[in-house]
This record gives sequence, structure tokens and C-alpha cells, in this order.
Amino acid sequence: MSIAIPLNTILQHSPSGLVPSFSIFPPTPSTAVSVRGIRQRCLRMVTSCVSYAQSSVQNGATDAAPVVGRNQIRLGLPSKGRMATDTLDLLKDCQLLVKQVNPRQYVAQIPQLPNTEVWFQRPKDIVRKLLSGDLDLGIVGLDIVSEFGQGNDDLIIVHEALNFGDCHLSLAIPNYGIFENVNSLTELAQMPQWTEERPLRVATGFTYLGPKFMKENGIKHVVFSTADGALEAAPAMGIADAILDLVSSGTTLKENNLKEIQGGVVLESQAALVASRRALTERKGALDTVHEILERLEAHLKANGQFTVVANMRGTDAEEVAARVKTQPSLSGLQGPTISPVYCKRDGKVSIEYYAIVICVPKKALYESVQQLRAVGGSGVLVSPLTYIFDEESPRWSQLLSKLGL
Ligand SMILES: Nc1ncnc2c1ncn2[C@@H]1O[C@H](COP(=O)(O)OP(=O)(O)OP(=O)(O)O)[C@@H](O)[C@H]1O
Ligand SMILES: O=P(O)(O)OC[C@H]1O[C@H](OP(=O)(O)OP(=O)(O)O)[C@H](O)[C@@H]1O
Ligand SMILES: [Mg+2]
Repeated sequence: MSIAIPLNTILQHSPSGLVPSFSIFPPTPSTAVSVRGIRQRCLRMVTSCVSYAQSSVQNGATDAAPVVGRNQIRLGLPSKGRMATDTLDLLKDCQLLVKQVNPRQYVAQIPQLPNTEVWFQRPKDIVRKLLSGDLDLGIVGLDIVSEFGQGNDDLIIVHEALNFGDCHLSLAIPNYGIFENVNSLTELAQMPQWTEERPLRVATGFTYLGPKFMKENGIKHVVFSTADGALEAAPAMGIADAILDLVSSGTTLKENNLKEIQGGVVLESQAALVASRRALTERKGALDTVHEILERLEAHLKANGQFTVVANMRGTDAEEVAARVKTQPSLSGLQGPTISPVYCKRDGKVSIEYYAIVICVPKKALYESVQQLRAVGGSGVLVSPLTYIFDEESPRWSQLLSKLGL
């Protein structure tokens, strides 16, 4: 298997494989950050680039930044792209409003987390900076974590399903010409066209995951090229035979006469909360902060998929009503229904003829649940959105502690 990757890509994609001779962002102790401070830092960066123009370039700090060097916990969020707004919206929904004075200011605060500073970065730089110790936590797509984290043990996925940024990394080929009847990875690999002299040419921005996937699938004669975007044009331009890129709606593939193939999905991705193991174990306050963020995220995301449903039911006592409700599969709620007496006043006397039942139902099962409620005598059904569901303990928190060996 031969792999053709431009030198600059190799440099960017090897967080641990470089021997850099200078640092773009030298690790600095924690400071109160001002716009002037950032400007000065950028100026220092430019000066370094100029005076070391002949040197190799590393993306991020030279060495892993010392964990004891600063007190603030740093959370990296996407500075632009399709993840940026959704990330801020999710945090806002968790009452973690990010206060950014100006969209061009790359540092911000979350008043609810006074020991934490937010740094806006490109997603790939968030992963790089988690590895170099310049960030402690981050929200990025799993695709970027896999591509730029390269299986590094220091990266820990704290929450793998933040419910936005859904896409998958997939191999796609033209739906015409010699590929017309090729519909699987096996069929693609078995095409007689690919030889050592004329390998399958794949265009991709994923120069770590691409070759890894091909190797794992035993595809020998393959060569990779890379570009920064609009990869779907490569086959029609004659630059590549196939592409390996992110797909969400599938429109870009379709519009460029490309198709996905069976067995060609490299990974499924959505936004995730990621942390540096070193930061969580060594930086004071980092574990408490991630616990709070995780609890808020889980409570919000769990509630997001559910409605609270309240209905009145005529009955003789709470147990009898409960027994009737329990005959219906969609009416159990989180831990069974809550049933309380409704006190009515009739002829000057207080009596109990109705019971109020409260359940949480998955949004998708709402109509089915209303029908089931009616079937057992429910009336006056009220439906309202749920904001948070805090479990006794967050399951991901226990998983995190065990990953950290705590
Ligand atoms: N259709 C999609 N195409 C690309 N990324 C997607 C898609 N849907 C969700 N994502 C997620 O959004 C992340 C950011 O993608 P986006 O293209 O917006 O930003 P970027 O890659 O930083 O910018 P650029 O494409 O300019 O390099 C991806 O890494 C992925 O996790
Ligand atoms: O399945 P779809 O919904 O059509 O989305 C997939 C496309 O979106 C992304 O490109 P992006 O918009 O980031 O442009 P880029 O190629 O310039 O990065 C990705 O690289 C695909 O080209
Ligand atoms: Mg893009």
C-alpha cells in the first residue's frame, strides 16, 4: 500500500511524531486574559514565524504544557463551522451561558463556572491542544477526535452523544462508468483495475483514518491525496477514483453523481465532550468542573427527548387506577406513574372521584401514549416539555471515574 500525503499534512497530523524547534504558542502560566494580551501573543507568534522561517512548524505548544502552570480550567469550543452555534445553544440550554463580548474575541467566560475559561478554536485545534495540555476540556465531533487524537490514551470521551453534528465518514465512488455495478467495499477491492502501478486513488481530508481503514479492510493497492474541501469534485475532475468524506444529508454526494457503498462507513460521528486525562487527574478543580458539566448535559439531553403528561382518571382508589394504567405498555414513565387524588367539592362536601396521573413519555411515543391513556379512562390530557431529568447518579460519571481508575 502506498500513501501520498503532502508534507504539511504529515506535520499537522502527528501530534507526537514531530521534533519541533520552536513553539508557536509557548505555554504560559494562567493570566487574566485581555484582548491586548491576545494581540501581543499573536504578535509574538508572527515574530517567531519570521525569525524561524526555515524551521519546521508544530501546531500547538512545543511540549505538553505543565499541568500545574495555571489555575483556570480551559474548555475549548468550536470557533466557527457548523458546530459552533449548536455548541453554544446546547450549553445555554444547560444554563451554562457563554458570555462572549464579540464574536472575534476568542476567549469567553461562563458565569456559572467561575473557575473555567472558554477558548474558541477550530475543532482540529481543540483536539491538538487537549493533547498538548493547552486545553483541559473540549466539545468537538467524534470524527475530529478520532482523526487528530489518533487513539491517544490521554483523550477521554466524557459524553459521546451530545445530539448534534450527526454525520458519518464514508467512502464514496461514482455511480457511473466502471463503478456503475460496484456496490460494496469488497466489490471495489476486487476490481481488476487496481494494481501496484495503478492503485485506487482516494481523495480525503482524513489522512489518518483513511489509510487505517483501508489497511484494516485488507485493501492493498490504494493511494491517498488530500484537499481542504469540495472533495466531491475530485472524481469528476479525474483527480481521484473515490473520496472519503463526511456525509450527513447525502445531498453533496448525490449532486456530484457519487454513491456510498456497503461496508464503506469508517465511523459514525456526533458532537462529544472530550477531556484530557492528565488534566482530570492532575489539575485542581478539573474533575469537579467536568462532573457539573456532565450532570447538566445528561439532565438536559435526557429531558429533551421526553414530555411530561398529566391526565385525570376516574377511579375508586390510587391502586386501582395504577393497575389500570399499568396495563398499557407506554404509560410506565421513568419509575412508574405518579398518582395523586384530585379533591373535588360536591354539595359542600370534599370527595375523591378522580386521580391525577403524571408520567414522562418519549416524544416519539406521545400520540400512542395519549391513545393508551384514553383507552383506560384518561381525560383532560396536558402535555408540557421537560427541562431536566437529574438521575440519582449520572451513569457516564461512574464510567468516567472507572476510566480514570478512581
Ligand atoms: N455534513 C457535514 N459535513 C461536515 N461536517 C459535519 C457535517 N455534519 C456534521 N459535521 C460535523 O461538523 C464538524 C465541523 O465541520 P465544518 O465543516 O462545519 O467545520 P470545519 O471542518 O472546521 O470547517 P472547514 O470545512 O472549513 O474546514 C465536523 O468535524 C463534523 O463533526
Ligand atoms: O451530506 P451533506 O449534507 O451534503 O454534507 C456533506 C458535505 O458537507 C461537508 O462539506 P462542507 O459544507 O463543510 O464544505 P467543505 O467541503 O468546503 O468543507 C462535507 O465535507 C461534505 O462535502
Ligand atoms: Mg467542512
